[in-house]
This record gives sequence, C-alpha cells and structure tokens, in this order.
Amino acid sequence: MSQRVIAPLNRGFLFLDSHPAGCRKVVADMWQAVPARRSDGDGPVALVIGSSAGYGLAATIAGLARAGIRGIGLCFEKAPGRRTGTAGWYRTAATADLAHEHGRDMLFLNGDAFSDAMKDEVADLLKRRYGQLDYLIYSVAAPRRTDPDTGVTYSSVLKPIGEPCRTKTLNFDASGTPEVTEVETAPAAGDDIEQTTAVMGGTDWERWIGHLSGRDLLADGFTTAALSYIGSPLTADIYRQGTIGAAKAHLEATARTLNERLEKLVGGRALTSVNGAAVTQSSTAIPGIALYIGLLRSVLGPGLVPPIDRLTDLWDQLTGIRPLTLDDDGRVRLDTWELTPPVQKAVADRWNSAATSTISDLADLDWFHAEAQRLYGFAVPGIDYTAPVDTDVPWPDPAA
Ligand SMILES: NC(=O)c1ccc[n+]([C@@H]2O[C@H](COP(=O)([O-])OP(=O)(O)OC[C@H]3O[C@@H](n4cnc5c(N)ncnc54)[C@H](O)[C@@H]3O)[C@@H](O)[C@H]2O)c1
Repeated sequence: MSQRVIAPLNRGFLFLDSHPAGCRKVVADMWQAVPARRSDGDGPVALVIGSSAGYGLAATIAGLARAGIRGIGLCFEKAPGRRTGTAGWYRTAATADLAHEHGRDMLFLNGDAFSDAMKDEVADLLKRRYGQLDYLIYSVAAPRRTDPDTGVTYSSVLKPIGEPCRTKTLNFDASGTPEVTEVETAPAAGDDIEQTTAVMGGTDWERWIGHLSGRDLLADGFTTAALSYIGSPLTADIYRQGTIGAAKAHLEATARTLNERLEKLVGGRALTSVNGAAVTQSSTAIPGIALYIGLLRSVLGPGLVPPIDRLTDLWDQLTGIRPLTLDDDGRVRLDTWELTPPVQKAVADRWNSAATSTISDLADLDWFHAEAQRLYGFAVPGIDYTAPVDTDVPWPDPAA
C-alpha cells in the first residue's frame, strides 16, 4: 500500500499526478447527476471505447445509471508506479465499484483499442459473458494510431489547412496567473491531413464494427455512435476547417457508409453525436479552446451543459426514451445550446477584447481553472488534500 499526500504538479494544463480520492468523487458526482435511474441490472449490452475520460466516461456513467447498460468499457490508462496512476485509471476503478454497487455487470479493459489483439479480447469476452452487442459508443481521442494491417504508425496534428492561423490562447503561469497570448500555427504540410485522419477519422471505428460483425456479435437493431465536434467560428481555423476537422468529416462520412451496412446486416444504425465544447485533457491541448470555453462559461454560466447531461440525453435518444433527432447530415446535435447566434455573438465580443489585463473580467477563470484541475482529481469540493491517500488502486478485476 502506498499512502501519501498528493499535491498538484503541473506544466500548463498537464498534471504529472492524479488524486485517487478526487477522481472517485468526480465519478460519484457524475453518477448522482443522472436522473431517474433504471434499477434492474438486465439492460442492453454496450461497449464504450474511451470509457475513462471526457465524453466516453460520461457515456459510460450515463449508460450505466440511466439506461442500465452492462458490458465493457475500454480505455488506455497508466497504472500507478513511481508516479500515481493516470486519472482515468482511478476514475475507472471508481466507475467499476459504482456499477457493481448498482448491480450492473460492467467490466473494464485497459489497452490499445486500435490493435486487433484488443478487438479479439473484447470479442472473446462478449462471447463468453454477454452475447451480442446492442450498442457501441466510440469516444477515443488519441495522438497516434498504428494500423494493424501495415504496422505504420500515424500521428495526428492540430493545424489549419491552407493558411497559417493566429489565435488568441489562454494559459496560466507557474503562479496560476492567467495570460492571454497570440500563437501562430503553420498550415498542414506533407501528409498531415492524411495522418490526422488516419488517427481521428472513422477507420478504426469501422474496423471495430467489421471485427465484431465477423464474430457474429452484433445484435438485431445494433446501434453505434461516435463523438464529433463542430464548434464555433472563433475556433474554426484550427478545428473544424483544420486537420482535426478533416478527420471529423471522415468520421461523419464513415457513419453514413456504416449506417447503410448495418441497416442491411442487422437492421441497425450508425451515427455521429456532435457535442458541445467541454474541458477535457484532449480539448485543453487545442490552441484557443481553453480561452473559448472560459469565455463560453462566462456567457452561459451553469447553462454550459456538462458532458454527463448531454450523454444522458444521447442514451435517451438511442434507447427510445426520447425520439432520435438527426440533422440534415444524419447527426445527433447535442451542441445547439452552444451555437445559437446570441451566445456566439456574446462570446465573440468577449474574445475580441480578451487580453491578459481584461481576461479575469471577461472569462469565468475560476471555473475553468478548477475544471482543468478536476480532470486530475484536484479542486474537487469535499476532498481533504492534506490527507494521505492510497495510490496503489488496482484495476477492476476483468474476471469478476
Ligand atoms: N472535449 C470536447 O470539447 C469535445 C467536444 C465534442 C466532441 N468531442 C469528441 O469526443 C471524443 C472524446 O474526446 P474527449 O475530449 O472526451 O477526450 P479525452 O481525452 O477526455 O478521453 C479520451 C479517451 O480515449 C481513451 N483512449 C485514448 N487512446 C486510446 C487507445 N489507443 N485505446 C483505447 N482508448 C484510448 C482514453 O483512455 C480516454 O478514455 C473525441 O472524438 C472528441 O473529438 C470532444
């Protein structure tokens, strides 16, 4: 057992350690936020890929608490060692405990979703324990993917396409003082677009469906959803019109071809769910997004809908509690609250006057700073950070 006091140690928005008790509380609070739980443990069988953080964690908890799913959560996290485990490691342990407490048969696997070995492991586990799959939620955000067919490793980059882009960006210096600076990002060159699309586009999602269908593991009416983002004109150059946007366009095109395939195969469907901006480890790495979300929060206050609420809504639409509503491109839109003209105008006005000297008045920095820390289990209300905690939390037993 390794009991110690863990203090936040960070470089920008990246923290070197995570707090197990804080991560556990974050998960408990998310579960609490889901209304009207289904109480039996015999719900649909689901696989959530990317289950330990951000939208995938929200999909897992909302699925368990609201739709009563059972099945498998899959993510890629680091075990405790010299440093603590990653936050996703601790959140997974906490999610597994809560699922167990509520009688949900949910197992968690840790490994590379992009590999065929992991696809086999999941398929074997489904065959052995759950049978055919009703839902697959795909919510991976990763910097790299190795193609199992060729062994080639692709890397994703965050770059504009065509022209360089200058964007304002928000940082906190070592003492926590906010700074607004301008950064310029050079446009995509060489095969940057193809590389990014190979990681964050629809290729691996499609491979999962092919793999599971090849093992006869897709139930009648099987439904799959992958997470996508459009976002504001303020971030369009670096996001939707950039390399990552090209990958998202590929993901959305993949949904359309998968949808046709699944309709014929099992009367099923594939769709993307376009969600609003959220503070996650992946989003804070995108230039300008931290500033944008801080400003968005100051405009919307608590009206900035957290991922758990949006994913509860997604499960309601997927399971028929609410009618499934799609836009003209066949996407579920859970981002409409963010993109209304008055909200975007108010954020743009603040963005235009944002500078180091004005940012504290314009953006909800206390909230943003705390959210960024909560990603690692810090700044969670109710946690005593002076108390030693056990960092050697085991991975939930996959044979349980
Ligand atoms: N954060 C936002 O503002 C936002 C908005 C809309 C849509 N989205 C989309 O949601 C999806 C998830 O993004 P996020 O921001 O929640 O990310 P995140 O960084 O919070 O979580 C990423 C998840 O992917 C898992 N993962 C990473 N590499 C993996 C691998 N090789 N194998 C298995 N699991 C792996 C991680 O363990 C983690 O569970 C992305 O498609 C993203 O574009 C994000």
